Amino acid sequence: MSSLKAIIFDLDGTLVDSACDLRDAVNVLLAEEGLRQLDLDEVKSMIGDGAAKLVERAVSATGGDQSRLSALVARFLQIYEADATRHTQAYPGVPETLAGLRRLGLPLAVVTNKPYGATIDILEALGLRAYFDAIVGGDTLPERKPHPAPILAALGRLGIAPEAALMVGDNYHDVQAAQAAGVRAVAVTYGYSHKPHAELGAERLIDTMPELLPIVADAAS
Ligand SMILES: O=C(O)COP(=O)(O)O
Ligand SMILES: [Mg+2]
Repeated sequence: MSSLKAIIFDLDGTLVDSACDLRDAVNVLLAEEGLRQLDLDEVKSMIGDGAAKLVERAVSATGGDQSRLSALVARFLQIYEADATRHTQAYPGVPETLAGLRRLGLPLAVVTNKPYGATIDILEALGLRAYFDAIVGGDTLPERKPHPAPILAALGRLGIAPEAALMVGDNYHDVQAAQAAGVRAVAVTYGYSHKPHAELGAERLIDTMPELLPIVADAAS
């Protein structure tokens, strides 16, 4: 196995807990539409496949009008992007782990299905942006995870081959995208997975982000 030369991170549910801001924005949209409010667990089960899927799932769960979906997605983005950082926080140990990985000399990337603008706002608000050499959002390319293209685009920018990279995510689409790109995958046991973490197919599970450091240090040497 070739040694590790770069780490790619998922954002929502892996680096940051963004569910409260997503819930609040979804609920503003649903209130405008006269639909019922969603609770945090319902919203968590809808996060992961990008903003359009989140709105589609929210509208379907509350009996809204699916034929107006594209207007509702546009309105949701307006609401969410105006206030994406109010409650969103990095998970414990994330900044320290990113700093540790940089000290090992590894370039880092974010590959998320969240729109690029909100991704940058969140990384900047939390003081994390400077750790990353490449950031690919859900609207950067026509394809999103579980398609491998966003991961391959990030690696292209870093100049790193897939077999020398590791993806860290919280959801099935992170592991599937990594495997389709020929990249190794580790999954966190927190976040918003749509199925049990043990079934995601990752080579390792970690309960907290700092557990990544010894794994990477071993594999980078
Ligand atoms: O915004 C989403 O639905 C998910 O984003 P993620 O790819 O960072 O988990
Ligand atoms: Mg995620």
